[in-house]
Amino acid sequence: MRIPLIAGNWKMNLGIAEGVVLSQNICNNFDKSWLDRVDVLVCPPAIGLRPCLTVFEFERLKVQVGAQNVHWQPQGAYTGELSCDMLASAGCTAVIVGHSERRNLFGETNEQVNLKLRAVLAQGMTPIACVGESLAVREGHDPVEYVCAQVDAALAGIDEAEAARCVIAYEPVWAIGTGRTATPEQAQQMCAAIRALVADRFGSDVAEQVRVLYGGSVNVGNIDALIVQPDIDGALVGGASLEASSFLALIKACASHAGAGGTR
Ligand SMILES: O=C(CO)COP(=O)(O)O
Repeated sequence: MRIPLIAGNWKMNLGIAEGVVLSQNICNNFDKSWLDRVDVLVCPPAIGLRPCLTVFEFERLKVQVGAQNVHWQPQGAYTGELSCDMLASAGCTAVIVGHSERRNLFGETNEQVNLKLRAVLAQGMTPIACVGESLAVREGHDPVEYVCAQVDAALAGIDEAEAARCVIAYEPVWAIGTGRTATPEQAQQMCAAIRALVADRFGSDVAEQVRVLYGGSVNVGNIDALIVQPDIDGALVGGASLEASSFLALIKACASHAGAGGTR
């Protein structure tokens, strides 16, 4: 059974002070009973991980913090990079890998995404592997085939127990930051195809455990229709995670749709 996850990806927004203020504002208006039904994660820029987590710990609120990127090597001459061990030491429990902005702006390949995912798993953290097609692929090719190939590459070389710990985020590139969301039907179709692929590679028990998120212009106006889809287990949220009020509204919506005990 799967507990839904609402994850905020702050991207390169909010310095330490602003991140602490947002974290405090999230705490101030958080209904703790939501956490019986939904997991909540925020992914600030790396320098904000520890300060934001300190706010949540001080408030005794089980909001987790995650990183937006990582290097797969344990240490060495990789100027500007952070290792899994470093992120874990900051209290990080999850890491986004393969976000389309990293793939498209920084040339990250499927192979690198796989190396990162495996390093995150080896550290005992949760990888959130992002996949998604561009508009050109959606209009001119088979988007399901394209996205499933990305998932296959990301999950290569891991075992069933590791696969069950992965989160996969379907984020169509054309829906990110554009205000144009995939329809609930489009999102459900892709998330179901991702789960079917996981079932094929790792078995149906694993597929039942893996959380598949939707991301791309998620907001308070569209979360309800997305979260009721059977294969959508939450959302990876960009813009709407930068304000406490909109982020909290998404958590509340997700909690109110989750089944008894938070599972679906
Ligand atoms: O990229 C995203 C989350 O990782 C989505 O961003 P937006 O919600 O701003 O479209």
